[in-house]
Amino acid sequence: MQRVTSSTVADLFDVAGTRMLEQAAAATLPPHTLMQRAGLAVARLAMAWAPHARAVWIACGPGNNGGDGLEAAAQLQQRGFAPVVTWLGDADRTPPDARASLERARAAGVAFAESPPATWDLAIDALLGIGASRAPDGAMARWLASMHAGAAPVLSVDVPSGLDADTGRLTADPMPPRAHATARICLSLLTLKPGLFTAQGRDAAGEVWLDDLGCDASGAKPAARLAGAPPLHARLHSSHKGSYGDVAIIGGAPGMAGAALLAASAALHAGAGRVFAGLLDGRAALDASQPELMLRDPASLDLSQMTAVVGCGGGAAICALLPRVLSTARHAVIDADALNAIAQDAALKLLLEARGRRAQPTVLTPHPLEAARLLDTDTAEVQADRPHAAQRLADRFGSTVVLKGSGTVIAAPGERPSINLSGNARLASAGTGDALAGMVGAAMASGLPAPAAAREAVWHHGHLADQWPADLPLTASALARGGAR
Ligand SMILES: NC(=O)C1=CN([C@@H]2O[C@H](COP(=O)(O)OP(=O)(O)OC[C@H]3O[C@@H](n4cnc5c(N)ncnc54)[C@H](OP(=O)(O)O)[C@@H]3O)[C@@H](O)[C@H]2O)[C@@H](O)CC1
Ligand SMILES: Nc1ncnc2c1ncn2[C@@H]1O[C@H](COP(=O)(O)OP(=O)(O)O)[C@@H](O)[C@H]1O
Ligand SMILES: [K+]
Repeated sequence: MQRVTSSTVADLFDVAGTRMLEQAAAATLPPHTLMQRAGLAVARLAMAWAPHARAVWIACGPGNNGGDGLEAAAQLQQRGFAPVVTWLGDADRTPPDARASLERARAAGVAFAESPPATWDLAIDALLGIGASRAPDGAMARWLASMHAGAAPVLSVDVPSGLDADTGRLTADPMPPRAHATARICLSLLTLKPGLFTAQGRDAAGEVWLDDLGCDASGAKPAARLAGAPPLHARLHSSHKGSYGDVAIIGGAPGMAGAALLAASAALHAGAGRVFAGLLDGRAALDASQPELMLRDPASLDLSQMTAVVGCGGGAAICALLPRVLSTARHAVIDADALNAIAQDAALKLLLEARGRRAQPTVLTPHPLEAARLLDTDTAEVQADRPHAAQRLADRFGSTVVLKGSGTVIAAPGERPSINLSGNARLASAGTGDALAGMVGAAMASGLPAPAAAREAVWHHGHLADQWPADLPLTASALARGGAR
């Protein structure tokens, strides 16, 4: 059993891939072995996580997820706990594995009840797993609501019931936030699923653990992956500023120079060799506290050997500069208003596609609304399947795509998408995206391929937020300055 952290490197399997693995594993094992292992793993995690829990409520659904809960109930009962099971199954329609576990729970003397106990110290959600086919309703919906509204911790078996395991979309009502992040825990069985880590999945699941049930997934085809912590890059003694590349920040229209300066500061602190600020606001002055930045007229910059970070605070004026950036920049990071300009302009879309065909490294860094505009859809559709939306954008424009938000997805043509687990909602403040664009620019300028540059910068950006002292406000300018590594 393994706890998943922001540093964990792991493959993620969708429901179809998990089912194939389950069938392959079950074919080599005596009947009911997987469910016994699953139930034992749930019981062990429950005992380790809530060792003092006296009243344990296990809510079991009609399928094999419920079977895991029944098996866990039998195991807990045998270890001196006294769980109360509420089971929504119908004896005639229960799948064979779950029926065997039902018999074991009964034989162990587990108490069954029609409705939840009056109070509980730990709730185990074994209502729905990867077989969820619609939004919970009736008793199931009521039990889920009271489980998540209660003060006691919740352990979800395999996936939180009501969460789409492939996408992280909640089909149940949004779960209320919890005072403590550790008050929700999820034991994913056999495989890790993408939906646990993006969209609403992170809030619903809480801390995620994996038990592979003794099965080897190495031959199977994952749907996505957790890229985990990037490698450390040592700097050679013989290197010089030219080794780490030039970054040109192009943006900062009148009234929005701050966004471009945030990106410039972030690129500098993330290790770029030289950073040029090409501000669209000709009257804007550089911050005297950052004399390393070089102010330039954007039209004067020769981008052919540079990494251009374009769009931060760009306003409508960025439109006129985009044809030259898209045609000439050696590497490009396209953010904010530059993305919006491209979304509205067929000629710019063609230029971006042409960059992709020429294999000129490009990273797009949309938040969900910007991604929706580029895909000609709405935010809800993007958020309903973030890995798929990021992959569509990557394939459409031949670019690496960073789809921002909780569980940032990084996609590139011909690669499996990866999901980043560093970062938290303290990043939800103006300008943190500009800082990220600058960090991606620095990583590309150092010579990393676009997908690796995107993954590494996104991880470091989030990691800074995770390490941020609780009593210090997280501002974008401080985040940008903390980008040194
Ligand atoms: N077999 C094994 O040994 C192993 C199995 N494992 C475990 O099995 C889980 C998958 O089991 P599963 O395929 O039975 O699906 P599961 O998630 O229980 O749901 C299907 C049932 O729920 C019902 N249902 C669906 N939606 C509903 C709704 N909204 N409201 C009400 N009912 C709803 C659906 O009914 P139907 O749609 O057919 O009407 C059906 O009866 C997996 O997540 C893991 O925990 C692992 O431990 C590995 C070992
Ligand atoms: N709830 C959250 N959890 C994790 N990361 C978040 C969250 N909210 C925002 N972020 C991160 O903060 C940054 C915000 O970027 P963006 O939306 O472009 O904001 P801005 O335009 O103000 O800079 C992105 O890197 C995003 O992934
Ligand atoms: K569940």
